[in-house]
Amino acid sequence: MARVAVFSAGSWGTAFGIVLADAGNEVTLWARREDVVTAVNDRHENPDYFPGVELPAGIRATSDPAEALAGAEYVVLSVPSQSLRENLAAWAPLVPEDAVFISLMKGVELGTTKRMSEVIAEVTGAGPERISVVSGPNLAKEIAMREPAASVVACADDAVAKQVQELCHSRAFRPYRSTDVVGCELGGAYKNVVGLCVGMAVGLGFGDNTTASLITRGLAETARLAMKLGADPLTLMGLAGLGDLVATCSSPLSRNRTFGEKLGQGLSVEEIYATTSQVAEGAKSCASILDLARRNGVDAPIAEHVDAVVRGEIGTREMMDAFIARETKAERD
Ligand SMILES: NC(=O)C1=CN([C@@H]2O[C@H](COP(=O)(O)OP(=O)(O)OC[C@H]3O[C@@H](n4cnc5c(N)ncnc54)[C@H](O)[C@@H]3O)[C@@H](O)[C@H]2O)C=CC1
Ligand SMILES: O=C(CO)COP(=O)(O)O
Repeated sequence: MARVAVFSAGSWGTAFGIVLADAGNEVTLWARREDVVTAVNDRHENPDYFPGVELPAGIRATSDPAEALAGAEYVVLSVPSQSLRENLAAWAPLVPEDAVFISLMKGVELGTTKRMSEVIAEVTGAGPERISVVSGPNLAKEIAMREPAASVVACADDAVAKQVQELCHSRAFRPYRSTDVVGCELGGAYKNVVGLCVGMAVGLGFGDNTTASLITRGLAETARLAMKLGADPLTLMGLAGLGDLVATCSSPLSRNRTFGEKLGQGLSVEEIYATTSQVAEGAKSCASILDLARRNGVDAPIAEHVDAVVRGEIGTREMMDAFIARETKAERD
């Protein structure tokens, strides 16, 4: 049993907290709001995200980061990607010096184009042996309901990956392990952009040929960039690549796919933001991923067109027409 601090009590932080508690750990959830802390501690529930789901007794909550981090052996980070740097700068001095970070986030930082593990390293000074990521087909609601699912734990140090793997192996959650942190993180961040694109196609009324074509070309685009950055292409064929793409692009539970679907139905980005408080990472990361691809000379048509739609420069139908009209090429180019 280990002591784990989870930042924060949103959908994935709470669901992963359930996994960790089911696996026998002592979990402290950090929440920004006192009403969430009270609901978790007094009623064993997080009504904002999972109303009616009873949280295990092994989960406690606090709004005090120092209390959450006291004696923590593992620090799970699950805040919106673009807010990580600022939040972590405030928490870092409170983190025990040998604690291992576990990033659940699926985004790339705007401006710097850094992956979340790179932001963690930069802000905390932790070495690669103290930074792990968890990524896979893990829609939070299904995980909170203990529906069976698998995922990947990646860390440059295989022994640490194994520790984190044991930490989160519960009765419904099966983690595999990997040392390919780059592949896992890019798979997770890119699938959100492809999920947006597929959502747009669904919103426009297109069927399964269109979505399967976008998923497959999305995977090719992800692999192209990931390999350029040193990832193993087989990682992208695994749970953190294809697995997560399939889950996100097929599920109405995905916030990214839903966001795209609303765009396809004609809503504006502002109108969609007004209807949900939950994060659709791809709406921001399409710009940073495109930036990363351009800096590395990688062709990224899906990121480019999704970014143009999100900026309001082109419409969703125009995006689909542009994909078809692109110059013909070999499939593997
Ligand atoms: N929800 C899901 O099914 C999954 C989400 N993820 C990833 O996990 C990360 C977190 O996503 P979710 O938990 O789904 O988002 P969410 O929107 O459900 O929760 C985000 C949490 O962060 C807090 N928060 C929002 N802005 C903040 C800020 N500026 N500073 C501090 N805290 C802030 C919110 O209060 C909330 O507790 C994302 O990178 C997402 O891609 C990964 C796998 C599954
Ligand atoms: O990452 C996820 C599933 O693995 C969740 O996807 P959304 O953020 O699109 O809801």
